[in-house]
Amino acid sequence: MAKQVKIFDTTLRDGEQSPGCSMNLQEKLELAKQLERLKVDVIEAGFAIASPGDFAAVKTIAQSIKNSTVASLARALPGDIDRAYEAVKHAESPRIHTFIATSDIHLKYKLKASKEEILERAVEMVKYAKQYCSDVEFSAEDASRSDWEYLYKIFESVINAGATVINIPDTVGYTTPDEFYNLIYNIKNNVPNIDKAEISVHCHNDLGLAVANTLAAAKAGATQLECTINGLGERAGNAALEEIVMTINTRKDIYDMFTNIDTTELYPSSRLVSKLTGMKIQHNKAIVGDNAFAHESGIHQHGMLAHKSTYEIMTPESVGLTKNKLVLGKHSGHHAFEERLKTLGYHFTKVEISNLFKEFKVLADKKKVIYDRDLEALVQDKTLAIKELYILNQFVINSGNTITPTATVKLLKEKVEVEEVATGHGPVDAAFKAIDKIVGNGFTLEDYSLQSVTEGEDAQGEASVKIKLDQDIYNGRGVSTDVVEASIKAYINAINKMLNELEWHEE
Ligand SMILES: CC(=O)SCCNC(=O)CCNC(=O)[C@H](O)C(C)(C)COP(=O)(O)OP(=O)(O)OC[C@H]1O[C@@H](n2cnc3c(N)ncnc32)[C@H](O)[C@@H]1OP(=O)(O)O
Ligand SMILES: CC(C)C(=O)C(=O)O
Ligand SMILES: [Mn+2]
Repeated sequence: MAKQVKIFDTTLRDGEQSPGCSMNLQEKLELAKQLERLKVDVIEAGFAIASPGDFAAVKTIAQSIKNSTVASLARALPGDIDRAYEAVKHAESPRIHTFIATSDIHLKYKLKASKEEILERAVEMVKYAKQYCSDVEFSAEDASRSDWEYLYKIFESVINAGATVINIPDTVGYTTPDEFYNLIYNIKNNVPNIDKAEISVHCHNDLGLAVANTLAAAKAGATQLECTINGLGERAGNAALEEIVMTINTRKDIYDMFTNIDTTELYPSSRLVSKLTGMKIQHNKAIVGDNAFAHESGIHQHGMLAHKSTYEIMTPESVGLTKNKLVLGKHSGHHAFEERLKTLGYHFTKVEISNLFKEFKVLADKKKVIYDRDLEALVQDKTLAIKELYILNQFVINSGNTITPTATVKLLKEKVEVEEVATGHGPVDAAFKAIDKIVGNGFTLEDYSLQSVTEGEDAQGEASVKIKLDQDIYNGRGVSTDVVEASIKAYINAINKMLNELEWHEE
């Protein structure tokens, strides 16, 4: 009979370890709620000891999430475990996830400790965590480069100490499917008390094998799979959740297992992560890329017209990519609008829908057809409750290749109008400099990009900016049919997020 494999999502922890992918508290909470809708079994909400912001995020998520286990990472140190428990203790189902490296390389160069010392520390810290929490996961960092006999011993010992889950990470993405299958198979057969714990795997994508290795491990008996949305994560990333889940679903003949995931939430989850982190999804990304279900060539189109099974192994609908059967435009009513948002995975109150509908009508006056991507662009930021300290009121740009680009920008700061003028290398640069004069310095522009939301000459432009204050990065997004306006909105959005975070730290 098919067995359930659990999905452990670590987008909020390992995913956030991707350079430039930090999220603020509201963004993390928003993502956690989406992960709950996706029905992941475990949400690793962060690394509580890492910073006060991480602690607050794990705690807030633990208090808000009802249907998934909420875990915090902790080194094998009492202080880390105290902090992890403090953060997750209000969850319906809390978990402490403690780890220590087990490979000779890490022991020699990083931890500077013997195998015996590490084994002892692992056991002590699992016991320590167990005093607080019945659900304790232990990870042997760099397991795939560790001595197998030592792994059997450490897993046996931590299970005796009370670990409920033992995790086998391929921390540096070094293993291959055959080798990893053998490792998991051998752990299953050489750790005498293994039946008392869940076997988990956690694969990185340095050689592009993270999903293949995870699936090989599942075949060998792993019952918890750690992964991230869009494969986000340290360096080349982690195993992509959507690819693991859809492989299991699509190849039931090979994988005699199932997950609890609501696959129709995969696409909305992917878009949300991309928006929150500013990490774009490559067009040919499996499952959630723009081209994943696009058929361009004649022979393929002919096949698709004859029967979809000729070129589609799964339906776009099954991953939440629904075709727009009702064309939305300026003559559409709020029923069709609301229905469309629901199918795209956006959940709003009646009042929010009615406000959004007004914005939709303004956009519909500017664009002939409103595509799904336009709707996503319209509503995405509305799901986040950030306080808008600065609001764009007006701007005027003088630009050309014979004059110095000059921008006059008027912002509202708590209903008071503030105006500045600046010149720059181009219209966007001039506008940003005018905004800098209003807001003040201290942060730097790290990245700026512009792309079209949909096709056509009336397409909207979507600007993304990253600003940096000290070590923290804040992403901003702005959308408009005018690209300068989109850029200004994105810049103000990033500034507002930064100021929200600073205000929150002061409280
Ligand atoms: C494989 C992974 O993904 S592991 C998770 C990686 N994620 C992160 O590191 C993000 C969050 N990290 C942080 O914010 C910081 O690194 C902190 C707060 C955890 C620690 O910061 P610092 O105290 O300044 O230490 P720093 O990061 O420079 O060095 C790590 C220390 O932890 C020790 N350490 C590393 N892993 C472990 C472990 N699993 N158990 C116990 N100690 C450990 C190291 O030996 C080193 O100790 P030392 O200070 O005695 O030399
Ligand atoms: C902390 C562990 C699970 C990890 O992220 C890794 O080893 O990659
Ligand atoms: Mn990892």
